[in-house]
Amino acid sequence: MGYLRCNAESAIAVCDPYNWDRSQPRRGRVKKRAVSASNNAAAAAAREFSYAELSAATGGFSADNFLGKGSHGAVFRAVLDDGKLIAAVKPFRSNFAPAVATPGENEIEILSRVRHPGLVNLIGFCAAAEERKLLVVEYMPNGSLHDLLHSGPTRRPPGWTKRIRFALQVAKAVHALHCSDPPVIHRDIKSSNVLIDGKWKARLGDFGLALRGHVEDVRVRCTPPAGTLGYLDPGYLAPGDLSSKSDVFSFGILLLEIISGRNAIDVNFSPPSVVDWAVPLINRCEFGSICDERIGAPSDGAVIRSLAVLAARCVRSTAGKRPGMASVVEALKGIRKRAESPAIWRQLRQRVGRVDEMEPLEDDRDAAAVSNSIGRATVRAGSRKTRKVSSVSIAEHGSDVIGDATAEGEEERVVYRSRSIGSFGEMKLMKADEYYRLNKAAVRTTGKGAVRLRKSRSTGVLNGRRLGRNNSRGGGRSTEMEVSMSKLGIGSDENKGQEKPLFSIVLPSS
Ligand SMILES: Nc1ncnc2c1ncn2[C@@H]1O[C@H](COP(=O)(O)OP(=O)(O)OP(=O)(O)O)[C@@H](O)[C@H]1O
Repeated sequence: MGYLRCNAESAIAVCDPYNWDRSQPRRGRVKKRAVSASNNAAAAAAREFSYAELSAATGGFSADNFLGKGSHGAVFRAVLDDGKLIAAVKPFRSNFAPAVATPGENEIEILSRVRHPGLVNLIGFCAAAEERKLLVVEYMPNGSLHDLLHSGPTRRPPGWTKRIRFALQVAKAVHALHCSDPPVIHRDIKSSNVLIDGKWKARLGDFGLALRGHVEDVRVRCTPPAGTLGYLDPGYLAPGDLSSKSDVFSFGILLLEIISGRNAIDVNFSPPSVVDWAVPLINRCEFGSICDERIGAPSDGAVIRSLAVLAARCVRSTAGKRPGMASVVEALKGIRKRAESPAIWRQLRQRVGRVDEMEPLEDDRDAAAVSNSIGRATVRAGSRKTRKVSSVSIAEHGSDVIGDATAEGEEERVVYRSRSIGSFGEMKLMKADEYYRLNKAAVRTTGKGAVRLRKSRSTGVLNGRRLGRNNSRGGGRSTEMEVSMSKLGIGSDENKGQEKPLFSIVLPSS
């Protein structure tokens, strides 16, 4: 048996495991096994269609209903149930070596068992005749992410908000696959397998190469490597090398493609591989250079920095050093929050805090530093001359830690700063008792921690949960807002709604 080697110089090609195992029986026999999925209880949820039904629904597989062509045949739009159901009809394949295949373990069964809003879900199948095996899946009217990213100058390319949302939606779908029991490894994550639904949400489709089972399962251990060159994990050379981190690698390539608008492999460029081209630029912190030049870099530099670092971590050559999809999802949530936050929060963040600067990925050691830094926040305060910077783990520096500022023995975990922060005046994090002692200015306690603002000259319009609250202290009106980790774009979505504010800012209105 030969194994597939991913060579960045090669053209994109889909590699089917059947090409690797010459000893396997002819296709017909394999298909028979796949068809037996229809008898499997697990596949019972899927609807069975007759060929005549699907032929009628697609207008006899007419050119009018043609959606696209994949390596296994043409895909057609089908109108079913008297127009109530629009679906896509495509040929299906089985990807398992017959020697280890269990009847029913194929695309139909995987799709029947794993349903998720981020996937192109199965509606049914047609297993009527040998050459007429068809899958009926949800119809995605807005084409593929590949088409969106690489359509020529006639179509406006998606902006950063959409790109980041697409990346997050795909990451969530992959994470859901990896979390299912037993896990599903997709093995073919690429932009042409990401389809865009009617609500402009990205969905992961095409489970033709997917494997369901634990890495130690016979089926997984005996299925030869497969995937699409350009996206394929270079460390996946033998069946035993497969892990969910192979999907992470492919996702990293997809992320680079989303950032740069470049194909995974494009022979018009040197180097042709997006990873060989982008990672050295990321190493040198030239983040702007990897952005799709049709849309330029995002206005907030931290967004592209975090995206690029995340992609670089996903495509690391050592599988074990790549993040899991759970961390990828969390990182992308933070990036999305940051990218979509109103300009006022960006300005505030620039004054009081930032997601950490990345370090170059010169080698594994530096890359590890980057991978650590992604989970840390740099707290900054002060003017350029007087600025002090301290790096604080987000995990440690979560809202609980701030809330625990007065707890015994916890003080060292709290960041104290007393530096000018531009027009917001002087800011200091302090313990509650100290706050009560010193409370003279427009200040509000937030749990056990507090922020004091002095010399504030700002009268700008700020949006916050408590904006507009009337503070009569000192005889004047003031506006007040609470600042939390999520507002600064450095928290996680999980605590949303429950997190305690880090501090409040009170701004005199005059
Ligand atoms: N559910 C769907 N809804 C709408 N269009 C679809 C759907 N599935 C596939 N298509 C269209 O058909 C094309 C071919 O899809 P298919 O999944 O067969 O192949 P592919 O993923 O592009 O390539 P390969 O089979 O080589 O992996 C897609 O690029 C897309 O334009």
